[in-house]
Amino acid sequence: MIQLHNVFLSYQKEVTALHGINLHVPRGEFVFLTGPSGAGKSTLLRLLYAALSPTRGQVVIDGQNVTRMTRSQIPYLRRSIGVVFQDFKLLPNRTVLENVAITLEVLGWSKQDINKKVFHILKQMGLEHKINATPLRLSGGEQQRVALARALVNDPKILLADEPTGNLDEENKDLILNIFRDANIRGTTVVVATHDRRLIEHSHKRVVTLEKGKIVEGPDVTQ
Ligand SMILES: Nc1ncnc2c1ncn2[C@@H]1O[C@H](COP(=O)(O)OP(=O)(O)OP(=O)(O)O)[C@@H](O)[C@H]1O
Repeated sequence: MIQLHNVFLSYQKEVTALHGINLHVPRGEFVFLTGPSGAGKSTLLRLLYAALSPTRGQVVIDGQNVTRMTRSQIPYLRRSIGVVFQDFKLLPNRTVLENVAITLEVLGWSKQDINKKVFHILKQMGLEHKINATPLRLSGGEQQRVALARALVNDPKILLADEPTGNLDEENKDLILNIFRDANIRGTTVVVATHDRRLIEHSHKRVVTLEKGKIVEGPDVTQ
């Protein structure tokens, strides 16, 4: 589902964030990406949803070589990828329902189908009573669940999450981990970048460790 072949990424000439990354994540896998601050985790995730192009090497997502895509093809690729950012990126003036509905509006779903699907996922996330609230009236854990609902509402092929449990308490962390597991069981390939050792240890999933832009552990399922 995800393949990186000898990928290098330099932000400027003097900052090479990724050095020769080779990574294979098969369809349906759940992988944690970890490593110290500045190791290149967010950079790698940005490559996977084509927010960045590699300086060298190939990125192949669901059989498509992202490196060769034109700008107009990228939005189509992103329709099959749900992304949860470190800072959630919720629209502050829209309600919870509207924030999640956006994903399906872009795909051209009817209003009736959108409402049905959005209500269903918000119920799964334990947020049905917050449907008309705006994000600033929610706790950090609730905002994170809205961001996850928005990323997962169209059952994407891939879910990418960057430090999804950052400021959450243990109860909320467990909730989020269960949401990832459920999405993964339903067939979504999951890649989560995190520093959170407890989250990693509890989940018993493959761990890929980055240090200074290189993979030092877990590059391939066969290794
Ligand atoms: N926009 C940018 N411009 C220049 N350098 C950048 C940029 N973003 C990241 N970097 C550099 O690239 C390297 C990798 O950063 P990245 O954010 O991918 O690390 P990370 O492992 O996600 O760190 P953290 O755990 O702190 O989020 C770091 O040296 C960082 O300073």
